[in-house]
Amino acid sequence: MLPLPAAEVLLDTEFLPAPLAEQLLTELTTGIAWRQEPIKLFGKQVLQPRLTAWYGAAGAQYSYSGLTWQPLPWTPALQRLRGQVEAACHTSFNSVLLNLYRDGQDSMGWHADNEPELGAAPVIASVSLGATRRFRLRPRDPQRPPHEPLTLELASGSLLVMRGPTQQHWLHAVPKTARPVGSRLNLTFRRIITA
Ligand SMILES: O=C(O)CCC(=O)C(=O)O
Ligand SMILES: [Fe+2]
Repeated sequence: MLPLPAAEVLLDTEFLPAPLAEQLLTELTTGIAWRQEPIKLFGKQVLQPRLTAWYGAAGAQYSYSGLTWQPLPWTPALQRLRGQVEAACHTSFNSVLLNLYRDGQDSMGWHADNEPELGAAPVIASVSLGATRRFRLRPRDPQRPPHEPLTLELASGSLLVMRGPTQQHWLHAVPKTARPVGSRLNLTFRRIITA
């Protein structure tokens, strides 16, 4: 457990053995239906700076930017990994968002995983494969000490869990880096509350 106020963040750097992480990276890089989705940035349509995909149970739909996404059905590899993550977190998940950061120029901006479909205090379980990237956390309200920003290095095979009030009080991001880095694949397992 990391020492953050008003948050519950846990990092297991040895969640997956290196050979399994390596094998999963290869399997998912080629076996997932990756897309580069358009988003609105300052009123302009641009492409997201990464590839994404959304898998899960049929009812676990997700809405953002006025669009509703239906998940693709679980693949055997994703099902297997979901089982391992569920056992580690003592939580059940019905969907996973996958992100592929092709190089250091791919990134994710500041946000919280706080869509209404996730409920008030979601458990977000994040598995990283491939290149190590920096994951930054900062308080939503910087005026309130002792909340200090925090940077984690998410290496291949690690499991990061954010739960409790984390999404309510903290934002997170994966910034661009000028360092030469290979590709990184991240999976965030989530529980969508279905009607
Ligand atoms: O790539 C990561 O480590 C973070 C992904 C993330 O924040 C998300 O999918 O909401
Ligand atoms: Fe996120």
